[in-house]
Amino acid sequence: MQIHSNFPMVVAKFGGTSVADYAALQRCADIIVNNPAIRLVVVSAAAGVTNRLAALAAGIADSAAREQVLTEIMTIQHNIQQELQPAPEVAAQIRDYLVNMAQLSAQLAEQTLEAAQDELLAYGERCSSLLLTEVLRQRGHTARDFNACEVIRTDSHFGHADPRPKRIGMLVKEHLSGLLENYCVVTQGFIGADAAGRTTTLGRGGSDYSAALFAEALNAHALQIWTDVDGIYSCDPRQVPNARPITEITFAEAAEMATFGAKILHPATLVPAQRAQVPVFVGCTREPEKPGTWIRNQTQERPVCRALSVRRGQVLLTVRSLNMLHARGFLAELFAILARHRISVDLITTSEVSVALTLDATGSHSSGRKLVTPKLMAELEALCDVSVEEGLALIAVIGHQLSNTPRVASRIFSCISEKNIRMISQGASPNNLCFLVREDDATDILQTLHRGFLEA
Ligand SMILES: Nc1ncnc2c1ncn2[C@@H]1O[C@H](COP(=O)(O)OP(=O)(O)O)[C@@H](O)[C@H]1O
Ligand SMILES: N[C@@H](CC(=O)OP(=O)(O)O)C(=O)O
Repeated sequence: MQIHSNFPMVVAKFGGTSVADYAALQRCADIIVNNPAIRLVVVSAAAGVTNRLAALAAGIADSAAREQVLTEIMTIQHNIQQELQPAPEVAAQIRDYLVNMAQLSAQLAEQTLEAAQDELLAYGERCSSLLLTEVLRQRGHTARDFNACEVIRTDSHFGHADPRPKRIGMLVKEHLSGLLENYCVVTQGFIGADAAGRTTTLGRGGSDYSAALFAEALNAHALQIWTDVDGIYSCDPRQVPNARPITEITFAEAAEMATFGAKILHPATLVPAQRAQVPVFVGCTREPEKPGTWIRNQTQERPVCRALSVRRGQVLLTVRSLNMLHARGFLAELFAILARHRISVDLITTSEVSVALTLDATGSHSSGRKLVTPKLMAELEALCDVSVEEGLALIAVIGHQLSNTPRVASRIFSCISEKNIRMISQGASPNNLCFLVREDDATDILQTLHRGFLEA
């Protein structure tokens, strides 16, 4: 099909559960075939594949255990192929990918090589794009597979690479825009390449981010994120069964939700989308007819409290130093150490001689590396006394004018007056109020707040 320059171009991203098996791939194809505006499709690895690749990337020394994980990945691909009966060249390509996965995981069992880890992690997405392209071709759709590494240029921070949007824009024009005139192009989320052509990954959950970068580069009419829930809910429905879908939400609110733990979107997704003013739709692959959620600049309603989110497994670092007393430059030194370790801070409180802060694991490292490493601790301990508290959860109340609306904070804290609140952050953004609690209390607190603020 020939597209016209004013044809509304839509980028559609399908997450891991949406491409998990043959039936799921057929549901993606239904959505794509029924909407000719979808010209670029971005896919994640089939559910469970990246977790297994991450285990292999971390290095499994025992060869039998390694074989077991590889067999599990192979089984997921074989089950799809058994029903799909792909063209011989597609089956051969998947076989090559599996051989490469086995070789890289054997290499990584011997030594940690960050570039090889990303190379290995990328195969989950590579298999998905190949298989979905084949499903579309069998349905008579003019589809072709495209290597995202040709255009998603990043820096060389393997496992958590930063994209270079300007360069991506140029590369997309050069290598992809022309193809979109004649094909529905299927490509991989999560992966890119540095200037030397080495494969990189954008951090766990990064396919949404990739899709938004593509949508920005193409100046798309809309970005669709197809997943296993019918939109963004007022809270994670797995944690609060009474949560309800939100039909419309602003970029600012959705970004807060993603940053503070709503797994439905990668936290960086909305940056390129908002930069390029591309509205984002979140919908369910199994129920595409449902209204889903639209994320836009403005919404008709602007409730004080729109949603709740939670980020578990939080680490609280408390640093103390008498040198802080009336001194300048201590915080600068502290932040310089954290920046060198590529760690950003989200909650922070200070007193005369101490600073307490939580670390932001946003878009965590693809191979699951921990934020607080022995090297980080050694550098901090050279500067001050450090204590680390784990087992905490960060809860965020998200909405509008939270810091300027009377009685909001008192209502929130009176709802949960029985629980210990370890730290509070309010006022930095009008769109959130955050606090840190014990992880064991988190579900209870979410459900109580949801009843108090969102079920009236
Ligand atoms: N506020 C929320 N609204 C909807 N889903 C949420 C929310 N917070 C967390 N989630 C979780 O996000 C999941 C979808 O994200 P994810 O598993 O990454 O999907 P995908 O593999 O399609 O990218 C849902 O199954 C849901 O449990
Ligand atoms: N497959 C990668 C990237 C991703 O975004 O996956 P999903 O769309 O299934 O969250 C991961 O699991 O991290």
